[in-house]
Amino acid sequence: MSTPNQTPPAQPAGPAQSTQSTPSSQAAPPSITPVVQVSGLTKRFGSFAAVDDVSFTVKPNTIYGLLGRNGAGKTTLMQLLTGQDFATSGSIRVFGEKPVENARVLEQLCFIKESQKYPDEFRPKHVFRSAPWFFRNWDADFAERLIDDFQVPLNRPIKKVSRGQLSAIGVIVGLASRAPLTFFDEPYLGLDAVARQIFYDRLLEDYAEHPRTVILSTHLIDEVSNLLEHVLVIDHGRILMDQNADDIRGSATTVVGLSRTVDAFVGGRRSSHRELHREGIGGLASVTISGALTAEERRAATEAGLELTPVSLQQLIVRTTSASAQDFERSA
Ligand SMILES: Nc1ncnc2c1ncn2[C@@H]1O[C@H](COP(=O)(O)OP(=O)(O)OP(=O)(O)O)[C@@H](O)[C@H]1O
Repeated sequence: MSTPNQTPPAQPAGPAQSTQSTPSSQAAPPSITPVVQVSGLTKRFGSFAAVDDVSFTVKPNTIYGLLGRNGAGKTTLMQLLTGQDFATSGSIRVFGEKPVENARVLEQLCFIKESQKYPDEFRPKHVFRSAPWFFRNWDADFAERLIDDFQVPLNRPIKKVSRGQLSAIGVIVGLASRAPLTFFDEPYLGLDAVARQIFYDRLLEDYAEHPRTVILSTHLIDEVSNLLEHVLVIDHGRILMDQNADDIRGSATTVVGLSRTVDAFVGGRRSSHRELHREGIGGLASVTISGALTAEERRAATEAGLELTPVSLQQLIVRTTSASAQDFERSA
């Protein structure tokens, strides 16, 4: 978990809301200050750019998926946002301020990493006892319920708890901290399917009662796809997709049928649809194209004997990042 600095909070925790009020803004809905604002952010390790000139904002009270292949830059980006590393260039504002060594920002964050380290002499009970020192929204009753759900052995030396139980401890801290901005970086190494489902269920239930911003990095995209409200896809350090999850669902289609019919259909739409993936066997082809099809296009496809199937979030991201990898290799 993150270990925010010492000073008491200077302002109430909670997603920052704009306090500006002008005569004209009284009629309009209040503008909402983003929780995170990143502009031209780059992180280099030597000559290698792990995060490469990215710009994006994070809305309050939203569950984000930060998705991407191994080595895409997800952890590096989270470390920058949580003030655990310095940017090479560009700007980061979290709750309107620079996060590095900034107690006002850090006390509003919780960062659950893939492999959290604890002092050797710790037992799980010590983790939960010390959590309220760091997280002022800590809900001990909620933590108790989660400890039961995940069956965490409270008195076992931390070095003896299983990999999955260690992940469960991180998940419990992340949920019960109720931090206004919570990062989960692949939080469930070793967690079994039942425990992962408990995590998703508890996150959704608690988020409904206590809205906050959650940024979840995971490779299990299908499992979390119903949880995510906004998706950021990062690839080779660049943001490839920054979209509302509902808009993404249905934003690509696989067209299956006789190769020449598929080609004619896809070829006629080149300007509005990008070909993301193609497979063929015998005289048949299956081509995934980006961009939503109109009702007329759907009718034309069906009349031509083509089958149209929606593409899952996971398939879409696999297709998009594979297409990007090919572009990247060509340009390298
Ligand atoms: N301290 C470092 N020194 C050199 N290279 C680094 C360092 N930290 C990260 N990198 C490189 O930066 C790139 C991005 O790493 P990062 O850990 O952010 O990826 P990731 O998207 O979290 O990957 P994964 O899904 O495998 O956890 C990788 O190529 C990694 O090897």
